[in-house]
Amino acid sequence: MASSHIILPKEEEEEEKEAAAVAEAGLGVGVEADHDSPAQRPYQEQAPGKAALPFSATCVRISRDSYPNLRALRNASTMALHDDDAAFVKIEEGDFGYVLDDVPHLTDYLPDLPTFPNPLQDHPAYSTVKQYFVNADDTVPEKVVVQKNSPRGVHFRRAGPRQRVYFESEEVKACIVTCGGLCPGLNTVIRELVCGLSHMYNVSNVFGIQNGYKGFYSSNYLPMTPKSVNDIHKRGGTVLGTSRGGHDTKKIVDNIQDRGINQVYIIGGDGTQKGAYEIYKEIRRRGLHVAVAGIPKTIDNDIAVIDKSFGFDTAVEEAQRAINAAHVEASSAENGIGLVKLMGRYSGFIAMYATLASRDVDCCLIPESPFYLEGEGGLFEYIDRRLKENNHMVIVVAEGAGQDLIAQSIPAADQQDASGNKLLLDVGLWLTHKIKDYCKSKKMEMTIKYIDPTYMIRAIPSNASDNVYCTLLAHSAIHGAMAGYSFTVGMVNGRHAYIPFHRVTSTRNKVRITDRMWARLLSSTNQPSFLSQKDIDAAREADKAANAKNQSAPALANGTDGVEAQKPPQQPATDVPVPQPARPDVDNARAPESVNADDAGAAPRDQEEQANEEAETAVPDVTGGTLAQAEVKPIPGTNASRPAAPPDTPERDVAPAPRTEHAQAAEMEPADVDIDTAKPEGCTTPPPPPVHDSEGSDTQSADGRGSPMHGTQAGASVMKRDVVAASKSRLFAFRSFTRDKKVIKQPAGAADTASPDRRKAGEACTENKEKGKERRKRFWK
Ligand SMILES: Nc1ncnc2c1ncn2[C@@H]1O[C@H](COP(=O)(O)OP(=O)(O)O)[C@@H](O)[C@H]1O
Ligand SMILES: O=P(O)(O)OC[C@H]1O[C@](O)(COP(=O)(O)O)[C@@H](O)[C@@H]1O
Repeated sequence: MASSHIILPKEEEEEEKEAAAVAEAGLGVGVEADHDSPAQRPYQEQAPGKAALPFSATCVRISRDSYPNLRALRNASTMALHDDDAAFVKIEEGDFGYVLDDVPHLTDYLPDLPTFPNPLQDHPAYSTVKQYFVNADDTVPEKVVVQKNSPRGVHFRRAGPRQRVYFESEEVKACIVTCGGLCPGLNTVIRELVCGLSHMYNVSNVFGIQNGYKGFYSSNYLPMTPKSVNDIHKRGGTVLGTSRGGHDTKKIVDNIQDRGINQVYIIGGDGTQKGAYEIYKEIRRRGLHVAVAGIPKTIDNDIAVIDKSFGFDTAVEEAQRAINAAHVEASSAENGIGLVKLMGRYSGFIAMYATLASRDVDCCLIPESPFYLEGEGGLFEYIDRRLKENNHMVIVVAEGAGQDLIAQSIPAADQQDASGNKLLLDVGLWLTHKIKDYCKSKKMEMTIKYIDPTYMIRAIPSNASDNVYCTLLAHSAIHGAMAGYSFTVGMVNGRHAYIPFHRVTSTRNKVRITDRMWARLLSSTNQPSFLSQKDIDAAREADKAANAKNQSAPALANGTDGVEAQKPPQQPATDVPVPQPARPDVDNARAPESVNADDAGAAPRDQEEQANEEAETAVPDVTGGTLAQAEVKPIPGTNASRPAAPPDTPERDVAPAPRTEHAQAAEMEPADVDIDTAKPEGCTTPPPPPVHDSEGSDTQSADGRGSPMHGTQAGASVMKRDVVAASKSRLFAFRSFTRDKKVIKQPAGAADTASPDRRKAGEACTENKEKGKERRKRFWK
């Protein structure tokens, strides 16, 4: 029978005994909680008579990954909470008004627990807490509109008070297209779109467009039924066929119009989503009654904003087979080297995760982390060392890694595929030859086996977890389209969200080599960071300059009230991630990479207002039920405005709350809303907030994924120097932070060298902990 052990602080031992006694009586939780025991009541029932926490408090208590947006978090910050609850919540506020939810640590609850330094913290690539969020305003889709003969221009279609679905089942004529490269899960998404439309909305007119965008105007449309797609998820590839190139907006929309299509489901990567946006804009320009739903696909996992793309899990899993083979080959030979090339044109996520998952890999090379071959700290030196130590080694290289190095030795004209993507040179083959030549020059006997499993990985069907993900994405797309919106779907911070097209196409996700995930990788492979002394010296200089600049920088974006947020979207000048130079203070050690201006300047509001907004903006789980939050006028203080969530929907699956002037306008009498005045022409949503840090930065999720919400904007090439600078700054900042933390913890009378601000912060922290302890004691009583 399952049981769990709950550890309580020493001073609570007495009460723990009491609590155990209470638990025995079926009223509370004891030290040994027997989950299977019928005597155990659910958590909510454990403290009968205890007043419910205010809504905002509940909000901040849920996992930090499920915060809908920073403004909500801020509004729910300690200021809005009762003292007791405030002590329970670990929220810190930084210099410029941003709010951080710190990483929970056992010492928060057990202050006397002996702790050991985190081995990663001295790693140059280690950085501390990150906050990753999506603003509610960033998740607003565009409602399908109809042209009305009114002097005031375009209006929302008038919806009846109970109308949640924009399209009637029988009027829907949907089509599905897949574009770009293959990816595990394409067939699953197609299947779930067809079956979902049919089973959930009784839609029977669904067509497949063959061979990508060009199929809109050059092939017949394939009728699709649940029966015809029943088994396709067990196959790799796409039953519809795919292609690159061939996007002709005018021809595509002409065909959509001529054939009376009113829902277009577009599955593809960032190029495809750009194409979807063009189609959407043209549809809107023509005033057509058509919803466009994008479902982002990329095996490389480099699509911006979303947590993860479908097929990525499968790819990482399948890559293990190639790595295992390489390991077997390498370890069975004298001085054996196994070299595996994995996909990743611009981002090394597959290589990084496959390496971390395998533990057999000695070196992982990705596009984001430049490397060099010869000299001290170079790849050859490391190979020498590994072979001496271990007699064999495994190298994983992402296909986009080292392209600049190859270009130096193999001059090749810039070639592009039909979509305009740069064609890459084969880094695996090139590296194999380079390593062979090096060993030959050293008269070293060795064997190298090069494995390129890339297309084998891409062609397999999706695994179980990706199948589920594909299903949720497809259902999410269906609900949004049926409600009349155009958008890209995706999981953001663990929630299914509707994202404006331009958000996912304006930049790419990259592995951040100053993030802890990359630090974990380096510490697991023990490979060099490929940073030279020159780099480090340069970094030191850059560090000094950055600190000086930061000290003279004015406070950022307070009280923006949307002024900053109205700036046009920031287009990154490059895809290269440029980390933010750190300031050597406590807050910086924990600062998010960037903060939305809107969020930073948001004034705290009272709880009722907050709760009302939450009620207004909450929408049901997109995996079930329908979505029409913009059409339903909320009744403050009640749940009446919320469309009923499906019975099995967990709370955390509720989509982030869309709320823009459009959503607000839709809550008014629809006929009175003039879209042209509500929003600039051609703009689907309010422009994204500005990036606060002039150096350029992006946000990053807890799992190490970057978010392009606040796009990068640095030079045109990989700025190794800046990367080093940032790594080192972070390290210094973190050290100074931990040092001060220790000082704060010193007993009275001991030398206190912390700055007054930090000491104050430390005292506040201790005070909060004390309050927390008191609160827990009262709770158990
Ligand atoms: N900027 C763009 N505008 C319109 N269509 C585009 C754009 N970029 C790519 N496409 C189209 O999207 C499709 C897929 O693009 P591609 O880059 O090959 O793959 P992916 O979507 O996987 O990135 C192609 O048909 C291409 O013509
Ligand atoms: O050989 P193809 O079909 O052009 O595909 C190769 C590329 O496809 C990818 O899998 C990415 O595909 P997308 O751009 O379609 O997402 C890359 O990893 C790889 O460089």
